[in-house]
Amino acid sequence: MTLHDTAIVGLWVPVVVFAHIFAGFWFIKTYLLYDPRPLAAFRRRRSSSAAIKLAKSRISEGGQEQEEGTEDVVLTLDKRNSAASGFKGVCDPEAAGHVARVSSEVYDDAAHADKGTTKVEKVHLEWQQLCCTYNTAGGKIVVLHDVWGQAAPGEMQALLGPSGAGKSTLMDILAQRKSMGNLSGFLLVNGRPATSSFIRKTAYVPQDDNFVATMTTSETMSFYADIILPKTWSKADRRARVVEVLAAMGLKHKQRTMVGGTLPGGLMLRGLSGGERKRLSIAAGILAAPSIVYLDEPTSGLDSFAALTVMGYLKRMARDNGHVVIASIHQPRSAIWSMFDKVTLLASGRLMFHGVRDDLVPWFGHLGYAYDASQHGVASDWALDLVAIGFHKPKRFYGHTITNMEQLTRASNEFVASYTSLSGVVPFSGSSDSMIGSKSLGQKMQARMNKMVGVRSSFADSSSASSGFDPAEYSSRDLAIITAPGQVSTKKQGKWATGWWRQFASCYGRELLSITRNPADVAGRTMTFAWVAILMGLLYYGMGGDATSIRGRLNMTFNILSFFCLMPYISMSLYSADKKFYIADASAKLYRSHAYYAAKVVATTPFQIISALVFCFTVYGMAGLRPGARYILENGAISTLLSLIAVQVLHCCAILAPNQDVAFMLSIVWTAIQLLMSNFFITFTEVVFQWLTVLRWLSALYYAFEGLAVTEFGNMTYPCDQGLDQEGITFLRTLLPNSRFLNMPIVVNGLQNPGADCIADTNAVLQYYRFDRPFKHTFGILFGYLIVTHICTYVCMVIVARRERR
Ligand SMILES: Nc1ncnc2c1ncn2[C@@H]1O[C@H](COP(=O)(O)OP(=O)(O)OP(=O)(O)O)[C@@H](O)[C@H]1O
Repeated sequence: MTLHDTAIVGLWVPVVVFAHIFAGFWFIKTYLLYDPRPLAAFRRRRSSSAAIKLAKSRISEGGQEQEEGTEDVVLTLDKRNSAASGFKGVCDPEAAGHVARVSSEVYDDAAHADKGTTKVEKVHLEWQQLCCTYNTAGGKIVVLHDVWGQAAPGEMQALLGPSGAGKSTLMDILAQRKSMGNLSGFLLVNGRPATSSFIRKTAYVPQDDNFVATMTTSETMSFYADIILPKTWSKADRRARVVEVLAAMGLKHKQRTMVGGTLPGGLMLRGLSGGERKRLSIAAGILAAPSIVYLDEPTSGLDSFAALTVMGYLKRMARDNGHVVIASIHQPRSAIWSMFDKVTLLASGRLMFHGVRDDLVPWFGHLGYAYDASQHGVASDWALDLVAIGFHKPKRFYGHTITNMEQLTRASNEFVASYTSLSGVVPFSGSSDSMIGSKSLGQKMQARMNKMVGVRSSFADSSSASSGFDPAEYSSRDLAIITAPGQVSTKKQGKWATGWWRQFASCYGRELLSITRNPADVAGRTMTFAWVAILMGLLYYGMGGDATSIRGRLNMTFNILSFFCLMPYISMSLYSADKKFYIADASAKLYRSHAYYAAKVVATTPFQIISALVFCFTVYGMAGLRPGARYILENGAISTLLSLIAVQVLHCCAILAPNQDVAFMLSIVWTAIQLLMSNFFITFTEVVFQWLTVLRWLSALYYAFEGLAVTEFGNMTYPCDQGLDQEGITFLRTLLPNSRFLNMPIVVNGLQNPGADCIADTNAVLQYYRFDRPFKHTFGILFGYLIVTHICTYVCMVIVARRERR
């Protein structure tokens, strides 16, 4: 046997070369994206050599003007470089202008009147008697109790309260993103019930954003624009809107900057600062010019200057454009506190105050709780301390304060009573008849607010008047009665701004950017597959074409398959990251779940197939498995299917499991079943507890092993004329020490020289394992298995997203 007897060099060499070019392409592309300096330096070098060439040619023509020509070329190219990198320089007046021109650029309604939706539709939101309870093992717990309030266009409202007060719960209900718990109460938009389509007029900016770290600011915004903006918008209009909103948030000069953050797998990618990320979140939120913007702790994680900047943007946005901005906030510094028009203060799920910011102190003063600016600092801090109970509050620090639930409940009841009864409005019963009267709801609300206890009626003067809020606009008949999840509205139409294909295309684009720009994904996986294949191929290189290679061939077919069961573990962090993305997007109701899932499968599958084939063909060619295009293709098809199944099962486990550790545990159970029930280590006929062998139906590896074995050994013979060597004879003698036959020269001679026409029929191998399923049946079973894993993954994804809703 010579080394190259069986190795299929024409297969493995091109595959290995392709794998390196393919992976190298993505590595270099990603590297240059992370660090564009080498590319810029290369361009500079090229431009200067072009300049030198030009200069030389002009010098050769004679004259002084060639020198100037040189400079022209260099300057032109340099300008292009700096434009491409998006960098404008710290002192660049144009960059500074982005911030200065915010209001004029964004809030010029007339400029966008033709597009319609960039004009913020001014709405008045009112919520009444909101309650939220949870049924827990310890009984029913009330997390929100009889909460009232309202917001007018142009207002910026703060949602304050100690930890666990119910701020997030309230905001989720107002934002129509609450689907857990038993809810009741009324949510009115311009005096009418909030419908499901109204969610499109609102934006929810979560505390933690959900951006793909490897996408640029502009790409991120384009993704949201494609999904959020109505289908009637052209691509150019969407692009213009993205630029406009980025400019509004002072991010226009960061369009080509990566968002940055931690990639799945732990690699840290530098990108936007914390404040810039927050502004990007807000920018994504206001793309579709929502009437109401909800922000969950927009200043958390920011230093005080960044926090002030972000809140400044929000304030300007609300004031100039007429958005309602409602933000939950912890301990705002005084400059931020003074930006809020109105405040809602919650404690232990109860409404302690809702009204104009400056009325907070007088209201509690009216209840006997005095505020001393010199002792208590910012009024918001004092109010938070005042309503926080459950810890010792020394009188010398806190003065007369609320110390127990009884006092808290009394103060809350007094506020709710003053808010409802004293303003002369009867709380709604849920019957639309009770609403019919001579006055419109808007007029009633206005009247009520003007009569608020201890209130200087600044509501009408400030926010309403300045924002153009006209109470006469509101004619109310119906109320949204929130009784249970999903009952806020029943209308299905209008839930999505864009169609299925647009959502699919946007998700597909994002997925492609996400996987190809993560060095641990496409490029890393292809290289890993190629190098493990080379290692395995070297071990089994050119196994030979006689009967002695049968054992090696059998082992090799199994090794290929067991590798595919194990390799997906390297990508577990990617699957877990996917889950996080989907859950966040699903809660924001960004797109249809099937559009996302289809996009994900279509984007990732080709790369998975490439990796699997790289591995399979490299090993196949190096080891020299059965030659022939048909066998190579059959082996490739079965190996790829098993690889896709393994990836999908691990993906499903990552979605199903609450964390990565549990995902590993679930995956290992599956992998163990694959290996143990493969029929390789122990054949099913040898198992004592036969009932256990039913687990084989779960083992995709078993089917794949059968498929590869049939491809490799079906109707195949190998010459065995060389017989057993001395080592083989010694092995048999050791194995059967009492055998008289093995000591007989005639037997030994027969084993060593079986004859020139000796052949080993490998159908015997298949019979030993009881493998006889034709290739197409095996292919069909594995394909069906793959479909089932996809269905399971999709269903788990939807269920988990529902379960993890708020
Ligand atoms: N699914 C749930 N089951 C039971 N209790 C819950 C559930 N979700 C929230 N709660 C409870 O509801 C209360 C209010 O929670 P919420 O998150 O609204 O408070 P918060 O004011 O936003 O708090 P923080 O400022 O700490 O975020 C908390 O006591 C919380 O434990």
